[in-house]
Amino acid sequence: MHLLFFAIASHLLIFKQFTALDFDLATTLLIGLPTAFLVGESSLDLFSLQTSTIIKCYVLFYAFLGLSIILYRLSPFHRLYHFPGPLICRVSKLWIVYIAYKGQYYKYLKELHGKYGDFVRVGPEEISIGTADGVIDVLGAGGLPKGRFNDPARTTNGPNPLNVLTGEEHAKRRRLWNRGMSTESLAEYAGLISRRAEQLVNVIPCDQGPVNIMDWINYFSFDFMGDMAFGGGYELMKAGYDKDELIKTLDKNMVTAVMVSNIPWARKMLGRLPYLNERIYKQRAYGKRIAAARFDCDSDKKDLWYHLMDKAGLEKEKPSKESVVSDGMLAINAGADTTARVVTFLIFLLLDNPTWLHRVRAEVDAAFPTGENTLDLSKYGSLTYLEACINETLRLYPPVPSNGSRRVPNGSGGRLIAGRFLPEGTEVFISSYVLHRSSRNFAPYSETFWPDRWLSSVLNAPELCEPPEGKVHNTIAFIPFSYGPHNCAGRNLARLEIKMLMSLILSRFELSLAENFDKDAWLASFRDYFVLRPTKPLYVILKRRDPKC
Ligand code: HEM
Repeated sequence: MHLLFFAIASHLLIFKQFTALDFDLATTLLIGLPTAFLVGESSLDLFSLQTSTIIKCYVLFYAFLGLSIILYRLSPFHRLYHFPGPLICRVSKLWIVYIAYKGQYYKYLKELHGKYGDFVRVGPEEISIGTADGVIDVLGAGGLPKGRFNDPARTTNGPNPLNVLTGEEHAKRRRLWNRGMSTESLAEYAGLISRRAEQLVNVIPCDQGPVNIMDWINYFSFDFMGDMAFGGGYELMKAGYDKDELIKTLDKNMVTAVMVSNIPWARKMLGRLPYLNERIYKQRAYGKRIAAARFDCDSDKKDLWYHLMDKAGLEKEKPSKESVVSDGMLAINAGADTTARVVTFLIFLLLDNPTWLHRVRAEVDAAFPTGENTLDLSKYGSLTYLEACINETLRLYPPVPSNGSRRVPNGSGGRLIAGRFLPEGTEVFISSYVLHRSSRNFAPYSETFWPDRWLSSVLNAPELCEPPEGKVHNTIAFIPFSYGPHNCAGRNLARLEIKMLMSLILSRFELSLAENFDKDAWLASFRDYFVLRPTKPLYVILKRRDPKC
């Protein structure tokens, strides 16, 4: 009986107070508390106790502690009791870790919102919001800071990348990024995109059997982002395969990252596993090696590196080299596979919707008659159909479909979010996939590729059907690049890259899906490891439109 009370008291007085206990401290407490109990029970003579008594004490302590935690999380005394959600999610985060491991978090969130409504308790301290009313309250200026989901990305032994910085530190570093992504800067990068896009259309196997176009788009995207962030160095298109297993390593690390992000306390424990450490080390070492080459060449080329280094000397304080390396690696991690995924999804959607393929191709052909330079950025403004298709792709398959959490700050007394009070310490999720596919935000055909929804009525496009009755187009719910001060720093670059690459691919090739391509199996192979990833190849047949090009 004493042990039961001791375990309950340990829960209520110690463990309950710290929702994010440090792993080492938690381990010490879990060993130390039952030991302290035994010392007290044996009147300070531990050696007088039998081994079986000691083992029983530990086992019962953990059982009572676990029971106390579970009952509390389910009880009306819990501050999130009034929010509906599956029993298993209310009890522990481990179920979501399993769902995340399976890569199904985005679909699970959508299913839960369909069943439970706009506010769902997806963990003991976690709420997912499924209404667009939450976008500004959660993500906007004056919204919520980044939550514990992002903790594993933070490092204590070096500068952190932009995406996990907060407050003034974030604003300062974001200024460098914004300069690097200004209209003038983008015009500078167009040459780099064009050179890499030309390389892709020249090396990609065509006029033969099916090609996994997804791999080639990935090689393009990593090569280009390597140019931007580190002045080059990857050369995957030249090799024709993932020669240093850069993509493979990144992909594997993302699976671990997404699981650990859901249980940040486990980071320390997992960080001690040599196998995992080796992979993370490999990824960092690769980035550092390439960054070192960029330092050595010390060119004044106006790439992203130039701006992140503040080579123009516009800041009072020069950023440290370490912080630039850290942000350079962020550019690769955040910008390469996200952009590649949109191009891959867009190619699939166009091939699956030939009417739109022909429309977009005709538009590109008109803008860039054969041989004309696709570098003329002013032409991209006229590619309305392509723009509509890009938006529709981002809506249906947002590359970051579930995103990390935000947190109601401790000491804030709680916040009113989308009309509901959320107590301090609550971790809040708002998923683009859930909002984009809701018929309350986009209708009709919320689950279908229908680019028409993006074309305004002023567009002279008589071949398009009139917008049907009950059209809903809630732009605040369109958040593929997130929203607010932490929105995507590279969104304009990503859009430019997608447009330039798609225009070139469409003007050079006739494309079709491979004969036995199983569309349903491909779509079912998508996994959400922070970035949405098809795990099956996208086989496409490419034929040159003009054999001379
Ligand atoms: C279609 C392609 C892309 C998509 C869908 C995308 C999406 C996102 C999203 C949803 C976020 C917010 C993440 C969060 O809230 O934690 C984000 C942040 C970010 N993205 Fe992108 N991204 C894309 C391309 C790029 C590119 C090309 C770059 C840079 C070269 C980039 C750099 C960043 C950075 C630096 C952040 C952190 C911003 C901050 O915290 O202030 N992204 N992106």
